[in-house]
Amino acid sequence: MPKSISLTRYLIEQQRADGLIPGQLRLLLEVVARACKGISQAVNKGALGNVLGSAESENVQGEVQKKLDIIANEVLIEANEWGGHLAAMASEEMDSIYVVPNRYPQGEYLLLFDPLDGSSNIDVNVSIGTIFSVLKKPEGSPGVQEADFLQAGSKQVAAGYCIYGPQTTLVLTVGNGVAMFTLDREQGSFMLTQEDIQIPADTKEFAVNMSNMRHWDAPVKRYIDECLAGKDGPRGKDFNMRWIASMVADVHRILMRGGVFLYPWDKREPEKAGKLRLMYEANPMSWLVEQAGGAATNGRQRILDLEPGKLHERVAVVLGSRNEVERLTGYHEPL
Ligand SMILES: O=P(O)(O)OC[C@H]1O[C@](O)(COP(=O)(O)O)[C@@H](O)[C@@H]1O
Ligand SMILES: [Mg+2]
Ligand SMILES: [Mg+2]
Repeated sequence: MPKSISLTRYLIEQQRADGLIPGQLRLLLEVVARACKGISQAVNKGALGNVLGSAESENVQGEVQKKLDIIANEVLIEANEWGGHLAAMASEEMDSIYVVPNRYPQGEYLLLFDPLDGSSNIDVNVSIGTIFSVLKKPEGSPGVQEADFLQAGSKQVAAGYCIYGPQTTLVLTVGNGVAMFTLDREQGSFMLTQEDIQIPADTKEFAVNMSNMRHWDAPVKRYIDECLAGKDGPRGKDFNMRWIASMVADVHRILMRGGVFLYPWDKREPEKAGKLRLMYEANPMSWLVEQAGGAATNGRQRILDLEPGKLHERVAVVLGSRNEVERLTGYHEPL
C-alpha cells in the first residue's frame, strides 16, 4: 500500500479507476467524513466542551437523549443539507425523515445515520461512533417520502462508521471491499491505514450481553452454552468474551481480529424483533462485514435481504466470522 493516501485521494481513485463512485457520491462521503471530524472534536473535549450528560429529552424510540446524540445529529445535518448531493436524511434521533430544504439544491441520494452509537458509553469515556448508510432515491418518484428510504440493505451504495476511540477511525465500503482511514489530527485528514480488511472465518471470541441470557430463545442459549463449555464441550475449544456495549466498537474489533456479535431477540420486549435498528445500524454494519468476508443474519435470514417496513424498524443481529454466524443460524428453525 503506497504511503499517505488521504480519504479524498482514495475516493477520487475509486471514482476514476473503478467507476464505483459517481462524483456526487464521492462528495457526499467527503462531507460525512468532515462531519465525523467535527463530532470527533466534540467527543474529545468531553467535560471541557460541556457535551457530556443527558439532554433531558427523548427520541422517537423512547430513549433519553444525551447531549452528544443531539450535537452529532445536528453536525451531520448541517454539514450535509446544503451540498446538493442529498434529497433527504433519516436518523435515529429524528422521528421522521429530514427533507433537504428548497433553498438548497436537491440531490439523488438518501443518507441514514445513527449519529452517536453507544450512547451509554459517552459519559464514561469508552469508544463510541457514528454509523451511516447511503441509498439512492428511487427514480421517478416526485419529491421524497419516507417510503423512498424503505429499501433492503442490499441496495446500499455506501456504508461505514467512524469510531471515536483511542484513535478516530473511519471504515468504509462502496461495494469494493472495506478500507480503513485513521484521522491524522496534525494534518486534519483521514489517511488510509488498511485496505481489503478480511474477517477470519473462524473465531474463539463472542460478543453478547450475557445479562440477558435468561430471556433468550433456545437456539441462542444453545450456541452460547456450547461456547461456554469450552474445550470439554461440543466445540472442543475455549472461547473468550467481549462486550463493549457500543456496536461500533464491537464490530470494529471483529473487523480487526474476527469474532461473532449477537444482539438477539429476547423475551423482555417480545413484540420487538430486537434492540438494534435495521436501517442505520444493522444494514451498514452487515454490508461492511459481508464485504470483509463475514456474514450477517437475523438468526434466520440474511440481514441485507430484509425488506424494511418502517424507518425505525428493529432487528435481531448475528454478525461476524462466517462459520460462527452460519452455525448459529443453522440452530434456528427455517421460517
Ligand atoms: O446496553 P445493552 O443492552 O447491552 O445494548 C448495547 C447496544 O445498544 C447500543 O448502544 C444501541 O445504540 P445507541 O446508543 O445508538 O442507541 C449498541 O451500540 C450496543 O450494541
Ligand atoms: Mg446505535
Ligand atoms: Mg445512537
